[in-house]
Amino acid sequence: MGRKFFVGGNWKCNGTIDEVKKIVSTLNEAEVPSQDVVEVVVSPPFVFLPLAKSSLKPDYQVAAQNCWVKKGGAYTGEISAEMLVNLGVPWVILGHSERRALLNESNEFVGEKVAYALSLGLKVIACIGETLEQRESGSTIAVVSEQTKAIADKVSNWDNVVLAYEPVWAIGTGKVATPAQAQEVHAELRKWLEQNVGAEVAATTRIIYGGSVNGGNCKELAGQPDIDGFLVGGASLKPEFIDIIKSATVKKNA
Ligand SMILES: O=C(CO)COP(=O)(O)O
Repeated sequence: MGRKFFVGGNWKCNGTIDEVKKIVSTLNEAEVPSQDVVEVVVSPPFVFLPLAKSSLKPDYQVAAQNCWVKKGGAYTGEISAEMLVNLGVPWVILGHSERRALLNESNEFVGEKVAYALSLGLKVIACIGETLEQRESGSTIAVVSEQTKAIADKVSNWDNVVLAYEPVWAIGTGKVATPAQAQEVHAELRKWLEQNVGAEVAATTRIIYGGSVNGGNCKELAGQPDIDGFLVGGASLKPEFIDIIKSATVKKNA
């Protein structure tokens, strides 16, 4: 089976009730390719998840932007995977570089989170990516392989995992990876999966790109053989997110 194109919209820590309603109506009014062609998952902040989930048309799914590493309990301020299941939220983003950098989430901690969320039946968008310093020192592949290994060490079934390659230097900077730069890392990641997890997982796991994706650069990126979709930040709050969703057809016609 081919890898269905995947477009995630990470709203990060943005939005008001009125803004959420506006984005939802833009999405609901848009004519997007069918769910056979593209899987679209939007990720509002926790507090807006029920509103987004109940008002979006069925073409769109929702994701949380994080969850706690194990069963809920005395963890003030955290949101548990059990709560997401209870709310009917199917997806969660884990290991985003902003959390790795600002909240010191280690590779191992992210691996544990991914495994726990999967064990409860959640689907996971697992984020990895190198900093500018790491890229410039030539350690990009070593860094993303290490991050992927920490996930693979804890996860036995990859069916519900989407791997998001998000170079930190491209996030929110307007400095998008070139299609060739992104393709190179995606191909290496697929090779890593093949050699360390298995050929089937390598062939079927979607590896999506994130970092300054917009309506203008999405088509060329989508045309790369190992880019199976996007995780979009800033542009997912704007009408051009629709153009990014539509870039799925580039792949279909390839
Ligand atoms: O971090 C990102 C998505 O998770 C990317 O953010 P930008 O698209 O704003 O660069």
